Amino acid sequence: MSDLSAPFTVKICGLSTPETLLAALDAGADMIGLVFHPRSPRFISMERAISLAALARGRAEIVALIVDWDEKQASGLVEALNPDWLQLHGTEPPALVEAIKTATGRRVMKALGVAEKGDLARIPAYAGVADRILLDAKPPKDAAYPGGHGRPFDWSLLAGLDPAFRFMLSGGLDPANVAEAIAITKPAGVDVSSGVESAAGIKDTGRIAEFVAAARKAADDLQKAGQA
Ligand SMILES: O=C(O)c1ccccc1NCC(=O)[C@H](O)[C@H](O)COP(=O)(O)O
Repeated sequence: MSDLSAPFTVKICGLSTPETLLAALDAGADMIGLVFHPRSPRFISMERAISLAALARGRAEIVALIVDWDEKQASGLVEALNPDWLQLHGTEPPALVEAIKTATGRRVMKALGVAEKGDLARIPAYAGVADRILLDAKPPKDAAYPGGHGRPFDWSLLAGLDPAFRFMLSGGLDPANVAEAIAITKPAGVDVSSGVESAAGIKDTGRIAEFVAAARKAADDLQKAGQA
């Protein structure tokens, strides 16, 4: 089981407007994700990211999501935006994760796609270099971008993980299923994008509030059960 006394993290990813960002902050999200992958429907310009980050700073941690960038590109982003975290959502090998962390001085979250048990074998190589591992669904084979497809994976695959391993869970989470996902996988946090949207890239303020409340309640219930 994850350390149940540590704070549970709720991240809303792919925010692109002040209204939806403020909805996430008002709902109590701990992390907000800004997507810098040009093929994503959630892509935002650096100019927009800076203005959204100004609203979030001090209220939630700012996560900049990049795909297969090198440490020089990542350093440029950090200089411009000053995010708290970098989320690496591509095929970055462990050495590149480490190089980006060293070059930028930022905490790094590495996303790993899960579709079958064998995918979990990659975790140890990253657990020593990344500050947080995000276990996400693998994208469809013909996908134009590698995350944010609203597809869950089989949560029971995580049953054999070391209970002390702290990870975040994503992939097809939504207000209706997040409690079950938390109860089954016992993550240290959850991350959502499509499940709080009305269409790809269009966040829904009501669904954001519902998701954060449902995740928070499920995490509280889990913590109480752990203390019983
Ligand atoms: O969200 C995107 O458009 C995206 C594009 C490229 C790489 C990663 C992307 N999203 C990653 C996320 O952090 C999502 O929150 C995660 O994959 C879960 O997405 P969803 O299943 O839609 O909730």
